[in-house]
Amino acid sequence: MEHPRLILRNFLSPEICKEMEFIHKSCSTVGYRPNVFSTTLSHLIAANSAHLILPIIPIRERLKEKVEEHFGCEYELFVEFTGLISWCRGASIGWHSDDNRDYLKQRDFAAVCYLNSYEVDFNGGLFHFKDGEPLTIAPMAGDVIIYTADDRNIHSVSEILKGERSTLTLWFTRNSSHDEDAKLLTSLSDYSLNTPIHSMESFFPVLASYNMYWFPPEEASKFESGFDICSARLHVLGFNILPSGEEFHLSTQQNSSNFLKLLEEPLYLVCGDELLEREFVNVLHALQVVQFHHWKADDLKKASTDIVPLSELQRKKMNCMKVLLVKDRRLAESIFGDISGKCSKMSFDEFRFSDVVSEWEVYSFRLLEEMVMSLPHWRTHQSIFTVNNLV
Ligand SMILES: O=C(O)CCC(=O)C(=O)O
Ligand SMILES: [Fe+2]
Repeated sequence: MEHPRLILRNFLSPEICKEMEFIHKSCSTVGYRPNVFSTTLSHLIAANSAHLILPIIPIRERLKEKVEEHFGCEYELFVEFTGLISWCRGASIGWHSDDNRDYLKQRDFAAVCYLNSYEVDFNGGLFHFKDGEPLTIAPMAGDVIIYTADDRNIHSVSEILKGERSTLTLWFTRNSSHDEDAKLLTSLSDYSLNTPIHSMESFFPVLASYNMYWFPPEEASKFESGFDICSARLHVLGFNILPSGEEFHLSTQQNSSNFLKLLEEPLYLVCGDELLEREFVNVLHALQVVQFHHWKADDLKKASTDIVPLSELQRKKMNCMKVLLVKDRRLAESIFGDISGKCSKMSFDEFRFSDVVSEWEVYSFRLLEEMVMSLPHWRTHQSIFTVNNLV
């Protein structure tokens, strides 16, 4: 039997891989399998972060071209699904083909782009084909594997032992009724562009329902163990949150899940004993800025001026939030910590954090402008593509 497949080394630049990881780590939700996290394009739209789709579009186009060219089906394919997906400790998948369910029969080809590297960012997580060459692939940031979704390419992924293994994964179909773009354009048509583009609210993230962010998913209704993934991702980078309003009372919140509502309210970021005097509109806003800093850290090292020491009451409230949001701290660290098992020790001292906030705003605004200019073209063509010569 033939095994139609294609492996491309260094298809994505290291910088693009980092940008994809930034988008994923600031917008991911609990995924469809245990210990898997995903960021779908429809979730980006639902979280008022549709502009973050823009950096993904040119990659999607280049991949579709490659697949069509290699498999000789030019102009025949539609993207069926695009997602940033990460697998953490304990995740694995046995032998399967990607069209092995009735509801997946439309899938013709898969493309998996690796955003980080085996034995550098995670342990375990080797990709194996059951037959044919190559048999085993050790994921390396920037590499892509493309294969048919049928039983000529049965594959598996070995268990992730440590770290977070990230990919940009796409499936392609010949069936136009499974065109992802049509669905996305429908959601984008409700997208509130009523907010004037020059106001900040137009790109501030909004939380989808909170059980999308509670790990593990089985506990979603109970919130008695596990953790809020946004808070846990902040925690492993050395940050905590503190509600900035008055609604949070140390005595009454301990046993209710109402505290999750506070994630949708304005809050402060705390790092060690220091509080940043800058309000964030919700936890996703704080997380996007912190992940943006993590992405750009090397470019943004400057002295800080906008921090104040934490008061005793603030410390108590912050610790209380941490206990409520990250109930199982060791689990959170083993899921999101890096492969050394350590959490980062960040400090507001290393940089001027208000500059990070403004840099994030500039970045988001540029993408939002690009999206607003592209939307009419997307609607006309009923397809999402890179619009050239935007003036
Ligand atoms: O991430 C990978 O290497 C492949 C994942 C996979 O097989 C799947 O999602 O169907
Ligand atoms: Fe697969």
